[in-house]
Amino acid sequence: MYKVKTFNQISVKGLDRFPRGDYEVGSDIGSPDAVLLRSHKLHDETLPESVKCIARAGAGVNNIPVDDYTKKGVVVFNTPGANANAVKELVMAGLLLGSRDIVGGLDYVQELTHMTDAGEMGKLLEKEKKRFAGNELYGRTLGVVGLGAIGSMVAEMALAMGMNVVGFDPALSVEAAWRLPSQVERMENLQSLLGRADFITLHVPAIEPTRHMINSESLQAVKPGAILLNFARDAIVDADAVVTSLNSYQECGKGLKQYICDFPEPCLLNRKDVIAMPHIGASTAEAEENCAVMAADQLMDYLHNGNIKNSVNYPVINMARAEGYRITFSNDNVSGVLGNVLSVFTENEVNVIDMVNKSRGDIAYNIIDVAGKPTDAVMQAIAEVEHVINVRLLD
Ligand SMILES: NC(=O)C1=CN([C@@H]2O[C@H](COP(=O)(O)OP(=O)(O)OC[C@H]3O[C@@H](n4cnc5c(N)ncnc54)[C@H](O)[C@@H]3O)[C@@H](O)[C@H]2O)C=CC1
Ligand SMILES: O=C(O)CCC(=O)C(=O)O
Repeated sequence: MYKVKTFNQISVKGLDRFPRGDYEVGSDIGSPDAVLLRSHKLHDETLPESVKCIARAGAGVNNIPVDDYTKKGVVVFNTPGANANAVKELVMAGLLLGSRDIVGGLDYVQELTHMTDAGEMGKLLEKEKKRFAGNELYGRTLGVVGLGAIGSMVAEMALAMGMNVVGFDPALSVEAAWRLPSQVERMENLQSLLGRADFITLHVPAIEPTRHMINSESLQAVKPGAILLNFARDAIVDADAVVTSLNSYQECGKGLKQYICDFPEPCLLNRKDVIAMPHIGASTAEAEENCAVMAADQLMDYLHNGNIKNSVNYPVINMARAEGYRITFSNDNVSGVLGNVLSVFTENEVNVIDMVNKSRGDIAYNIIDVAGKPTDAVMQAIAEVEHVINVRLLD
């Protein structure tokens, strides 16, 4: 029986993936083998020794101390692309909200509660509607920063709406490059993108190199009256610098005209030039299901088979199950460890059927199928090999 501790609201479709006879799943579980969560912050939690793997039902893993967990041999998964369409659709809403004063118009209409005559109301609205006019997106330029799962979908959507799209992503993967529409003009650096775009949309992870990538210096490069959208993370944008830029636009027509984001901060409230949403980019039934199902499947494949897919700290690894028993172990990525483990097998006459070894950064991970059931003494001897971090025997 495996135990999975959950944080946050996880879609039932995902929870239902865990066969009831083999899994105990819930928010109040002691000594869990696995953790399944969304945005819950693990930085301030003590991770139980029993935890072998963690799945983030979502893309961003900035709520997880990944480096610490890697040192402990805990595999961290995310669910790349599983909520990308949901974010893309909210970005589309953001672009539309930025191009016309839809929010102002809606608020204005709701304030007309003193009016009782429909004809009079109609006349008033026709007179006042010019206050809420805007521009079309067609023909305007969108700058997409980060061209991964979400950024590429946003780019495609903007092209379909008749926008020009420029993009910047210095770390674009080959797979992401294949996905990207050829009409997206690649920018050499962030400054060039900021100088070209009428709308700027951010789709990068919150990591050290992207912290405050939008700051007082980079904001000097924006086109006067540009609109910034941030559906990525608060840490990517220096909110105080954004406020200064918005004030500058109001005072002298230079800087950002509007900031539309999924990450409100106190300094952004009570401003007509800010539209802030409560981190709802991935809050659709479809995205929540996709993420939860993918996360649950990845956890189960790791717990049962030791296979790893979509980890942010461990290598991709997969070996089909044959007969026999499966041992998996993690070790520091230094030479000689696998050889020393294989010596344990030789000394104890354990016959290896198949094996695979992969590394990623400072960590190496191994799956070894053996013919007979290894004794506790063999498992203990492997655990004691220098640089072995953890070892598991799977049924
Ligand atoms: N508002 C919400 O609810 C959601 C927010 N997100 C946020 O969006 C982020 C992106 O998500 P995905 O597109 O799924 O991730 P992804 O990993 O597919 O794409 C991220 C892209 O950013 C690029 N990148 C990294 N550093 C960069 C830099 N300095 N400049 C430009 N590009 C850079 C990477 O090369 C990659 O192509 C997540 O990390 C998460 O923080 C994701 C899902 C929902
Ligand atoms: O689970 C959520 O609602 C947040 C999604 C998110 O921010 C992400 O996937 O990075």
